[in-house]
Amino acid sequence: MSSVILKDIVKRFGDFTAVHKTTLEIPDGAFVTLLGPSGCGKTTNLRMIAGLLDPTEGEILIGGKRMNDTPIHKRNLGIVFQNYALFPHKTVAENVAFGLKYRKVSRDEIARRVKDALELVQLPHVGDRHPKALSGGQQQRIALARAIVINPDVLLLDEPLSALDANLREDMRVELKRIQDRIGVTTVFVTHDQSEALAMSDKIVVMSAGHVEQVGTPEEVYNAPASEFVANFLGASNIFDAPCTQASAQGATLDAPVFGPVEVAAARAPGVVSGPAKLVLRAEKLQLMPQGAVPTGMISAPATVETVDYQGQTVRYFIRLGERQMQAINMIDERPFAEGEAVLAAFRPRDCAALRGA
Ligand SMILES: Nc1ncnc2c1ncn2[C@@H]1O[C@H](COP(=O)(O)OP(=O)(O)OP(=O)(O)O)[C@@H](O)[C@H]1O
Repeated sequence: MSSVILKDIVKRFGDFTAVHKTTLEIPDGAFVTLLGPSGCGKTTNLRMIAGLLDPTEGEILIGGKRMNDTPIHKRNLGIVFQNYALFPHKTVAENVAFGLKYRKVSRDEIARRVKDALELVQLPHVGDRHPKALSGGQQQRIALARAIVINPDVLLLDEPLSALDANLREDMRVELKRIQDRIGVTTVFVTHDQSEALAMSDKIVVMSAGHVEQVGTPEEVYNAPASEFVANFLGASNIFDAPCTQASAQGATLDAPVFGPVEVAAARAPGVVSGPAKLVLRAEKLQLMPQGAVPTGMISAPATVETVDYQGQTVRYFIRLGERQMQAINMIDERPFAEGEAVLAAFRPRDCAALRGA
């Protein structure tokens, strides 16, 4: 049993409140990501779980036990930071063994566990080398091996991939997830990178300015954002006022400007009632088509392409529909549309979400 619970946690630094009253439950064995922009309090929460910072108010429980007064070295945690901080003068094996030296583990047992940990991170042959003889990605794997060799109750990862270059980052996130699945350790991962969070997490905690905005599976926070902040932070969205004309157990009908009535499923319109509401249309769900196309099962309106921004396999268009500018991110299959071109902008109602209006 090594769930992590934050109960009514507040953290103040002088007059500044970095974490407002927060209650969170991280289930045993889950991979939970704290996601949000710089300064939203992710690291502060992680450091409180680690025992590197004391909460101003509230309780921290690990495996059901109150931890507020338990020092970091008695919490049995594996921690990996962005700058993996390996000891440069120790060999890789000595680095990995470090946490075991203080745990009354026999030499044979240490050797066996270091070997297992290095195998788990797929670097079985580097034990005798020094960290500087390894690449950044390899060093990060060693930092991970060092964190898991102690069989931690909880693994805490603070932006562990952000020092790596883009390709390596993607490889490492698959690798990290594989290792976590394999050992099944409760993991709290901090990142400001939404694609990392979506790809890796069982649950995402979206934070903004010291508050939790939403907790949900990647699908939930992506498809049914609870706030405008979440809709914008997890990818680009078009959000506009669209009064709700009818709400029922099946869903809500929103009267969208330019497009007209849009029926949004109830699961994607939590708390929306008749009256002010907002329609959320993700940029990648707004599809541009040649003028004159007849899209079936889609709602469409004529638009003009204003800006074309190539992004490799995709292209981001800024389009104008009367008074409004919207963005669409589409795959490039044939010829991309050109600036000034008249097009049809279309979407499926089932791809939309709705938010309660102000
Ligand atoms: N020791 C401290 N003293 C004063 N303010 C602090 C301290 N530590 C953090 N803060 C402030 O608390 C807020 C939250 O910081 P935190 O490091 O938790 O943010 P974060 O979401 O992890 O951001 P980043 O991704 O930039 O690390 C920030 O405004 C930060 O400046």
